[in-house]
This record gives sequence, structure tokens and C-alpha cells, in this order.
Amino acid sequence: MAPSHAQPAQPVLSCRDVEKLYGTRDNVTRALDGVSFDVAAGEYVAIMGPSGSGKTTLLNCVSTIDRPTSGHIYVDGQDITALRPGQLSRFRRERLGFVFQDSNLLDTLTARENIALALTINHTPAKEVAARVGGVARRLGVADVLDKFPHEMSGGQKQRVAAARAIVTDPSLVLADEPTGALDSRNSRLLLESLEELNDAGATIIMVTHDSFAASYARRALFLKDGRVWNELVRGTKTRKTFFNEIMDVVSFLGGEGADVR
Ligand SMILES: Nc1ncnc2c1ncn2[C@@H]1O[C@H](COP(=O)(O)OP(=O)(O)OP(=O)(O)O)[C@@H](O)[C@H]1O
Repeated sequence: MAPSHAQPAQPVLSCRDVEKLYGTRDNVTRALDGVSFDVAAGEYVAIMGPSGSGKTTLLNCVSTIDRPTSGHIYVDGQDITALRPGQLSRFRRERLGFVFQDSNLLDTLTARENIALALTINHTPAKEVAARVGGVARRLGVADVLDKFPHEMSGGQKQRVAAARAIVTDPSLVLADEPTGALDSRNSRLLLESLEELNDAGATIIMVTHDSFAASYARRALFLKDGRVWNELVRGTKTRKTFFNEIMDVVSFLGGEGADVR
């Protein structure tokens, strides 16, 4: 039999011994204390953990908003901790998609213009912009609000427009920071179902959340504690309900240690 030359697929994201220290020598906070994990193409990973465990710091380092004190972060094999300031905005625009708690849409632009913005900045031809915006808007169920301004949309619609904006450039990685934090339960569910569908269609998603229900939509949950990866749960073939119960068990255990887990 011919030898197989198949290489394991390169992870989309690889964090290696990431440390982030804040403060001065006399008053140091070790927000990340040697975090290492990989995210493969097409994965959907929830990052959980008590308040102060380092979730936001980790997301900020992956999104290049902040720089680790030591360690390396690779996106598609490229060490993003080595990017020069002038390369960062291009990296973010081309490789990352963001969904924040507050949709962060620009008030003076319509939904269509908000979704199209990164493509316009990249000088994508108008015909392709129209086709891509129409496609993602249909997938996220916001095709009927494309000509509305943010103040004319519901909170749920704004978040789904933000999700459409995050994926329209076909980024390597979608980073969601408490995306359901400001939504009621119906709109949370709609957004989570949309993210799940995007993941089914191939998007790689990392979502920071306090919410076990939201995390149960992911395929894997990583738990941070005191700046370290403390535990990991994989959904596998389990139902979402079973996965939710497993997540709740870990959350209550962490909470049982006096941590503030909402
Ligand atoms: N700019 C900063 N200067 C000093 N310390 C900071 C700074 N940012 C975060 N920290 C500290 O780093 C640790 C991790 O904070 P981080 O915001 O990443 O936690 P988190 O898990 O996102 O918390 P939460 O769930 O409350 O948002 C905390 O102890 C926090 O006080």
C-alpha cells in the first residue's frame, strides 16, 4: 500500500503558553497563565469561566486588540503576536469576524451598508458585494430589514445583522463576545440557532459566554479558571440538553468554590 502523506489539518487557531500580565512589578495580575489550546477549522468553541478568569483578556489577545506578555498565538499558521501595528487592522478585517454583546452597528448606515462595510473597504466589486450581502442576510433571516437603520430594528435583528456583518468576508475565525448578553430569551435562541447554522455551513466560531444555555450550542466548551484552561467538555454525539446539563455541573462546581458564575 502506498504510504499516506496526509498531514493533520493545520488548526485555524493555536494558542501556545499564552501569558498576560497586567500592572507593575509590585502589583501584578496574571490574567492569563500559560494558556494553550487549538481550534480546528469548522469547530464551534465556547469559552466559559468565572468572572476574572481571563476570558475577555484571551479574546482580546486572539483578536489582536491586546498583546500577550509571552507565548504565541497562530491564526492559519501565522504568528499574530508578531504582527506589526500597521498590519493589525488588515489582519482583523480580512481574517476575523466580530459579534459583540452590543451589536456595534454604525447608526448612520443601513443594515445593508453595515454588512457591506468591510467588503467596501477591501474594494470588492459592487456586484459581488450585493450578492454576498444578500446571501448572508437570507441565511440570518434579516433580508427584510436591509434598508433599515439600526434605530429602526429590534435588538434581535441588530444582533443578526451584526452576525451577517461578521461572516460576510468569509473570515477564518468568528469571535463572539457574550453575543446573547443583551437579548431576551426568544432572540437569544434565534441568534444561537443562526450561529449554529453558520457553524454547520463551515464557519469556525469562538464564543465567550457566561451563559450555559448559549454554551450548549457550541461543540466544545473550554473553562478558564485563574487564567488557565481548567477543564474542557466536548458535545460529541450528545444532545444539546445533555451537554447543557454537563456544562451546568462544571459551572456549579466552579461556583461552589465561591466564584461568581452567572
Ligand atoms: N487593564 C487591566 N489592568 C489590570 N488588570 C486587568 C486589566 N484587565 C483585566 N485585568 C484583570 O485580569 C483578570 C482577568 O480579567 P478578564 O476581564 O479577562 O476576566 P473575565 O473572565 O473576562 O471576567 P468577566 O467575566 O467578569 O468579564 C482579572 O483579575 C482582571 O481584574
